[in-house]
Amino acid sequence: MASKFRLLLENAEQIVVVCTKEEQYLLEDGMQHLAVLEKSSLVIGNDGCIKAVGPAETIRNHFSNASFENIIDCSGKCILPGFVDAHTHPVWAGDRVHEFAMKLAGATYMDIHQAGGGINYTVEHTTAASEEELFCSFKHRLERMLRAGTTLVECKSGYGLKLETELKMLRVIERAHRELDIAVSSTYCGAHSVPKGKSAQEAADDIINNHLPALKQMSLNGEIHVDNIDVFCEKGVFDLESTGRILQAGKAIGLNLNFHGDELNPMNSAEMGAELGAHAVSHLEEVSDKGIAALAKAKCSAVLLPTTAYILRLKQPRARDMLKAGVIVSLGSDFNPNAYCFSMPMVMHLACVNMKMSLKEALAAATINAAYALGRAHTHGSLEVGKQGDVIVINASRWEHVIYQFGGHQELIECVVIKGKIVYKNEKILHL
Ligand SMILES: N=CN[C@@H](CCC(=O)O)C(=O)O
Ligand SMILES: [Zn+2]
Repeated sequence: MASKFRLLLENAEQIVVVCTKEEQYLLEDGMQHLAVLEKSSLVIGNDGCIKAVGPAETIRNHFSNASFENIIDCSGKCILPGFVDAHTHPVWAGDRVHEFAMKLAGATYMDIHQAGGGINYTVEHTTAASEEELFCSFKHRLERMLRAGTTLVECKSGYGLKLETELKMLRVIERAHRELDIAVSSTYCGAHSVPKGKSAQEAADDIINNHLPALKQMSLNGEIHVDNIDVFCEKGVFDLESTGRILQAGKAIGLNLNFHGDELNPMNSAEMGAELGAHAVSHLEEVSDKGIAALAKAKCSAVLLPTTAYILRLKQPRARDMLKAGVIVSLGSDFNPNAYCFSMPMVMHLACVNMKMSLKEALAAATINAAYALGRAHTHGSLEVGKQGDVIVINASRWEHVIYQFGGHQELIECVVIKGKIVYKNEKILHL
C-alpha cells in the first residue's frame, strides 16, 4: 500500500479497543469482556479516522509501502481510547474554595444553596465576567482535561439563569467547539437553579417561552449549536412537573434530554427520564428500584458521578444494582466549583473503590457508554475502524495502570491524540 497516513502507533503492549462489533453501548456482561489486543498497532488516516488496528506483525506487512506523517513507538506502552467525560459544568467565574471548608465543617450542599451560596454564588460571578474572561478560564480547564486523557466532553451552561448570560455561556462553548481540538457536546442548562424572586413554575415558563425560542433561532442562524437540554430536578429546585415541561419543550426543538435527577432526594426523575425518552439521567444517588428498571428498559444511560458523592459525602450511586438490572452505566467528572476534578482516571478509580465497579466496567463507562449518553457512540468511545482516531498512550505495560495509579496521571499519560493529531505530549523533566 503506497498511500500516506497521518499516524502510526506501533508495537503497543496492549490496545484497549473496548468493543469490536460496532456496539453503541455495553451492558454488564459486555463490560466484563472488554476487547484488549496484545502486541498491536493502530493506523489513523488523513481524515482523522482509524484505518486499521490489529497485531503489530499484520499491520507492518499490510502497510509496508505506506508512509506516515508521524510514527509513535509504543513498545512497553498501552493505547486506550480518549476518555469521554459525560457531565461537566466548566464555564464559570468565581471559585468556591471557601465553601469547601464550610462543607468539611458540616454544612450540606442544600444548606449552602439555600443561604444564597453554591450555584447562586457562581451565577453572580459568571454574570459579572466578560465573555473573553470566561473563554480563557474555560480553555485552560479544557486543556487540563485533555492532559488527563479526555477527548470528548459534555459542557453545560447553567450559571447564567437569565437568558443573556446563558447565551454568553453557550457562545463560549461554541467558540471552544470551533477553535479547539477537544470535542465538545454542548448542553443548555438554564434550569440549574431557580432565579431569586421566581417560583420554579415561573422560571419554567420563562425558559419555555423565552429561552428555548431564542436558542432555536440562534441555532437556525448557525450562531450556536446546542446538543442537549438539562434541568436540576431536585427538591427546592425544579420539581418533577416543571422539569418535565422544560424537557418536553427542549425535545420539541430537537435537543437530547440529559438531566440531573434523584441526587439529594428521591424525585422519580429516572422514571420520568425513561418515559420522556431521555438519553441520560445523571447522579441517581437516590434512585428507586422502579427507576432503575425504567432506565434499563428505556436504554436511558445512568451517568454516575463519583466525585459528587465523595465530596458531599452522599450515599454512593447503586452502580452494581444498575449494572445487574441492565442499565447502561456511564461516568462523568461533574467538574464544577463544588467538585473541582478534571480527571477521568481519578473518576474511574473512585467508581471502582466506592461504587464497586470493576476496572473493565469503569473503563467502558468512561468510553463507549459515556459516548452513548452523548449520542456520539458512532464516532467515539472505542478504537474500531472508521471511528475518530482519538487515543491516549500511557507509559505502562498494562492498561489498568491508568485507573490503579490514583493521581499523577500527568506522568503516566505520554500523549493524547485527537483525529490522528498529537495534541499533547508529556514533557520529561530533564534535570532534577
Ligand atoms: N447538582 C447540580 N449541579 C452540579 C453542581 C453545580 C454547582 O454546585 O455549582 C452537580 O452536578 O453536582
Ligand atoms: Zn451537574
